[in-house]
Amino acid sequence: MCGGCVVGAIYCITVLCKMKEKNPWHKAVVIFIAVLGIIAIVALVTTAVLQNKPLQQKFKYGIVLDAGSSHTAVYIYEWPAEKENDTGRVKQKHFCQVKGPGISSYSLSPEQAGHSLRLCIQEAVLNVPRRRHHETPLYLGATAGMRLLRMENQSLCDQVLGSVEKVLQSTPFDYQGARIISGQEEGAFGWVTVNYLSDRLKQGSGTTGALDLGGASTQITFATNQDETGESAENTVTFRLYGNDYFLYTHSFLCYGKDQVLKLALAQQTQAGASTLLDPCFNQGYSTNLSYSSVYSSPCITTQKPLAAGEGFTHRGTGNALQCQEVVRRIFNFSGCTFSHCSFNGVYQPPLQGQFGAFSAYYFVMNFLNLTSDTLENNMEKMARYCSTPWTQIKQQFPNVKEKYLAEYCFSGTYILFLLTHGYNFTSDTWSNIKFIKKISGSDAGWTLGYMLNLTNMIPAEAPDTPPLPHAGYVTLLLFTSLLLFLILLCSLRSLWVRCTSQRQII
Ligand SMILES: Nc1ccn([C@@H]2O[C@H](COP(=O)(O)OP(=O)(O)OP(=O)(O)O)[C@@H](O)[C@H]2O)c(=O)n1
Ligand SMILES: [Ca+2]
Repeated sequence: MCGGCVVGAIYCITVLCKMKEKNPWHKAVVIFIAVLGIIAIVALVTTAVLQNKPLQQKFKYGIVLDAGSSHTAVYIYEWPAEKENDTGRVKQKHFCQVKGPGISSYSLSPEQAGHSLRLCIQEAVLNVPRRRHHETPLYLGATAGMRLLRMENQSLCDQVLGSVEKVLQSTPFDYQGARIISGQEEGAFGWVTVNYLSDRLKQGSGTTGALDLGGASTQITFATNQDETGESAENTVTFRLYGNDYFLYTHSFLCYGKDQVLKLALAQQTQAGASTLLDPCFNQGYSTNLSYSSVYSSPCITTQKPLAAGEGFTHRGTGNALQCQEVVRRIFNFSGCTFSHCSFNGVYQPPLQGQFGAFSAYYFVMNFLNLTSDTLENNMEKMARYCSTPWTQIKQQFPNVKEKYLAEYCFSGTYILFLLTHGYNFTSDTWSNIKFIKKISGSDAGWTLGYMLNLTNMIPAEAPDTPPLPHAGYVTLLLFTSLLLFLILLCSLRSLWVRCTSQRQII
């Protein structure tokens, strides 16, 4: 097209050249045509650049409800409508924390489970443009709290799921179902989220493992070599993403989430049924009354409430980190491994590989205790100091932190350090491979994003074809070519002008 302009312009100049002898206005006409030529080229380039500029982006949305054991959270994701298959394109747009406990806590009044979601659903309605409502998929995935309720009472579990289903069906969104996800799914989709958000999936190597600590279960997931996955099929998940094969090791320890593991520790320390428990995992001066049933009613506790026990007991802290480690050690079983390697409780685990991201309660606890960026040894010391600090002092120091959280940090911190080192086998040398994270590029780390990406088929098995030139490259090439043609036009104008002038002199 530009070549045509140049040829046209040269033709005009030739004609003008002939006109020149007869027409006294020839000079003005030549200047006029040259200016017109320049304007035409500028207009051409501008149009080409604007035409190929990405159109104003239209977004699509997806909603996932994370029905955890301790709480429910609603995540709204958004992505550019034309870029569904690009890594890192899906981002968290909005987050709403449902008021009250997790849905499994409503087993005695199931209707309330659905009702508890209403405010966050209203927020979601406002956060997704109305014209997108009907095409926005909405999923609910329930985790360890509901797994435990299902073990305890299948019928109550169904009623709770039915109640949330009723509310979710009545939303303007494209409801896709509410179900209890498996521990493998929870681990594997947490891994997908972490690696998708850090844009590692297209590179095909050097993925990051995922460590998730919830209230009722904890997951460990990392990529291994294919031969390492052979020993235990139930701990293996394979994915083909963007043309790369991944062999993941994953395990979910039910009852080893932060709240259930505390019950394990309390049950283990109250075997004698005494009326007072002196607990080294709580600060000196801390004291509260607990009912025996609050500890022993969990399906995680396999021992019966002690015969000698009354209704309840006084839970009193003595604040001693070393003794607390011993309490924690007793809730792990390190014998009876039938595989080449085990973590604990006879569960297979191949040797750790690569970097890890530790999120959810790992982050809450380690961040509060200021243990996210120090050596293992220093963290042990900091932990000992926190545990031995008197409860009155702790409360004074952190008046704005919920007392329940504050009281449990000595236990939870000790548990996390023990789980990561003795449980999963991180050492002083490999400790720095763990990064405690809450968000990656603005989106929360957790299983929800990976779950949605999988269900909406947003991560293709094969790498999608990419255009031969990116937009910036295309524009550069266009500008360069136009500039070249413009220079050719100028040169042609000049040489014709010289020829015309010399012809006139000959005449
Ligand atoms: N600022 C916060 C927020 C939460 N928590 C604790 O972190 C745990 C909950 O972690 P979370 O990942 O939200 O667990 P759930 O998803 O509810 O549980 P699960 O995954 O086991 O179903 C709970 O023990 C809660 O008390 C905390 O210590 N500090
Ligand atoms: Ca969780």
